[in-house]
Order: sequence, then structure tokens, then C-alpha cells
Amino acid sequence: MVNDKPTVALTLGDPAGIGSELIAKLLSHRQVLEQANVVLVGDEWLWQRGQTIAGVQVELQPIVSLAEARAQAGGRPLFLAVDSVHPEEVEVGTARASGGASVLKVLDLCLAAVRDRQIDAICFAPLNKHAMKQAGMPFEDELHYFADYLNVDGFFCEFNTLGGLWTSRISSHVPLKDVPLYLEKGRIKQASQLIYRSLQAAGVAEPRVAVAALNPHGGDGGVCGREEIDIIAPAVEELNAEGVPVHGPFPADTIFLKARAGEYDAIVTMYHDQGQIAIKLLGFERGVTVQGGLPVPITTPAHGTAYDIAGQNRANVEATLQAFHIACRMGAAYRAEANC
Ligand SMILES: NC(=O)C1=CN([C@@H]2O[C@H](COP(=O)(O)OP(=O)(O)OC[C@H]3O[C@@H](n4cnc5c(N)ncnc54)[C@H](O)[C@@H]3O)[C@@H](O)[C@H]2O)C=CC1
Ligand SMILES: NCC(=O)COP(=O)(O)O
Repeated sequence: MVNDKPTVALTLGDPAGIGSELIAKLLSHRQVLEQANVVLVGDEWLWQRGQTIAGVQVELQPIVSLAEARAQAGGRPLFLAVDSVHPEEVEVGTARASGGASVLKVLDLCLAAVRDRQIDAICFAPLNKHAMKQAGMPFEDELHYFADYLNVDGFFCEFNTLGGLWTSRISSHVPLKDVPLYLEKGRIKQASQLIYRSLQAAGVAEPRVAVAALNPHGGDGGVCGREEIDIIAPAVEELNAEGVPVHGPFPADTIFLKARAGEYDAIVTMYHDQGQIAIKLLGFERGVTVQGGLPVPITTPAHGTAYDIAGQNRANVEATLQAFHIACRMGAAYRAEANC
């Protein structure tokens, strides 16, 4: 029987990491089933292993295709079993091509289903970019893979969220030495516009967005680098002139203090660790990554595969729970948009 809840696909992530134990813990939370029709997509043996590690037992209802997820939803979480990797191909705590290929196979199924509106959102357990590259993924990360799969031609970037604070990025999973190559006025404007509009769509009428500088002390008048003067400040000025009121550039080592004090809703960061170190220090257990700029909702915890603790039942499930909550909210909006 079809109900009003969003239908959210969960995946087990990289089979050598903490994903399967996290999803077992997640599905043992009663509130999860109240929020959404959940469909787990993954290998049966890996799901069993996750439950054993987590010390939980959750009854699932098998389905044979994501096309039946909506109609079958109602009671227990649904389970679409796939054959993506075998136990002997997995060494816990080690990145392998077999693990990367498994992740890609499962994600492909989910991407097609969310694109075709058979489901409303994806929340994936941590994957491993090294393993995915070993499996032949030709992109810098999964976000580029998703964008390619979904034929996205606009700007996209990861958003990292912690409660009410969001970040977007000019550059992401690239070597630090290449970061300046990404520092273009156009990209800064697009990353600012994307987070501004996304916050508005999420109900923040007038988002307060700050743009971080690149260099120490915001370049210190040009003696510590000129990107602020030549690129970032002109981008901010143009944005303001075009009706996107963002502020900055601000020295990156202190702007998060202002955000923590509640002065900003979002910070546009110039590179991965500039935002992630701050966000993870502010709340490692609660951080979520939202795949920004895609036409479909996809979320994941901000932490990774944690190979060092995989299989030990030490993985904290809180960030996965938060990622699931956000997937539910975004999935409900995605579904409502289709019904308009
Ligand atoms: N959601 C996703 O798919 C993400 C995937 N990654 C990928 O994960 C892989 C490993 O990345 P790392 O930089 O080593 O970061 P990581 O987050 O996997 O691990 C960093 C440290 O945090 C700890 N940790 C992580 N999650 C935890 C949890 N839930 N509970 C308790 N402790 C936890 C780990 O034990 C480790 O000591 C990389 O391939 C990266 O690309 C990274 C971030 C997000
Ligand atoms: N898989 C999501 C992801 O990698 C996001 O986290 P981060 O690497 O951007 O920190």
C-alpha cells in the first residue's frame, strides 16, 4: 500500500569499512521507520555481518526490484539483495577494487531508481574513494560520478552540514597544490549562489553566507597572497550587485568562530580541509555531506570508512542517523515536487 512517507534507499558502503555495522545500528532505531519507507540495497552476507558486529537483529522484507519499493512499503524495512561482492574478496580494513566495484554497482541501481522517481532519496554508508578508483572510477570522487551518471551540466559541489551550519566548496578531492587552479571568480560565484539558493529552498528566507579567504589573514593586504584582492573580493562584489548578498572574504582561521556564534548560516570554503577541519572539530559525530547541485537528494555521513575500527562495533552511528534525517527531509520535498 502506497503511503505519504518518502522512500529512502540505504546502502552498506565499502564492504571493508564500517558501513554494514552502521546501517545495522541505524535500522535498529525505531524512529527511522517512522520517518520513511526504508529500502536497504546490498549483499545479504554483508548485511548479516553488519548485524553480527553491531549485535542487532532486524527483520527485513525482501523485494526483487526498486520499482516495487513504493507499493511494498508499510511495515518492515525492505531489502533488495544484490550480488556485488563475495566475502573472500573482502579484507576488512583494506581498500580493494572488489569493494569499489561493489559500491559502484549498488549506487548505480539506486541512482537509476531515484532519477526515475521509484525512490525519493539515497543515503549511502561510507565508501572508499581509493577502492573506487582501483575499480576504474575515472573521477576524483563519487560526486563527480553521480553528476556524470545524472548528466548534470551545472555547478555542483559537496555541502557539509552540522545542525544549522552549512559549507560549500570551490575545490574538493584534489591535491592541495592544485587548489589555486580552481580559484576562479566564476566558481566562487557558483558555489556561493548554490549554497544561498539551497538554503532558501530549505526555508531560510535570507541566508547569511560568508566567503572564506584562501591565504593567511586573508592575504594581509596582498603581502600573503593576492587571490583575495584579484579573485575572491571581486566575486563577492559581483554577487552582491546581482542580488546574492554574501560577505567576505574573511580570514579562514576565524570565520568559523563567527559561524559557531550564530552569525552565519553558511561558509563558502576554498578547499576541502579548510571547511572540514572546522566542521569536524565542531561536531564530528553529527557531520553530514549532502551532494549539492544534483537533481536528486543524496546524503552520507561526513566521516569515512574508518578502516582502523571496522568490524569492532566501535563505530558511532550518530552522523549516519543525521544523514538519514536529511535524506528524509530532502526526499519528501523531491516527492512533493513531482506531485505538483
Ligand atoms: N561518507 C563517505 O562516503 C565518506 C567517505 N570517505 C572516504 O573514507 C576513506 C577514509 O577516510 P579517512 O580520511 O581515513 O577518514 P575516516 O572518517 O574514515 O576516519 C578518520 C578517523 O575517524 C574515525 N572515525 C570515522 N568514523 C567514525 C565513526 N562513525 N565512529 C567512530 N570513529 C570514527 C576513524 O576510526 C579514524 O580514526 C577515504 O577513502 C575517504 O574518501 C571520507 C569521508 C566521507
Ligand atoms: N563520500 C562523501 C565524502 O567523501 C564527503 O566527505 P569529504 O571527503 O568531502 O570530507
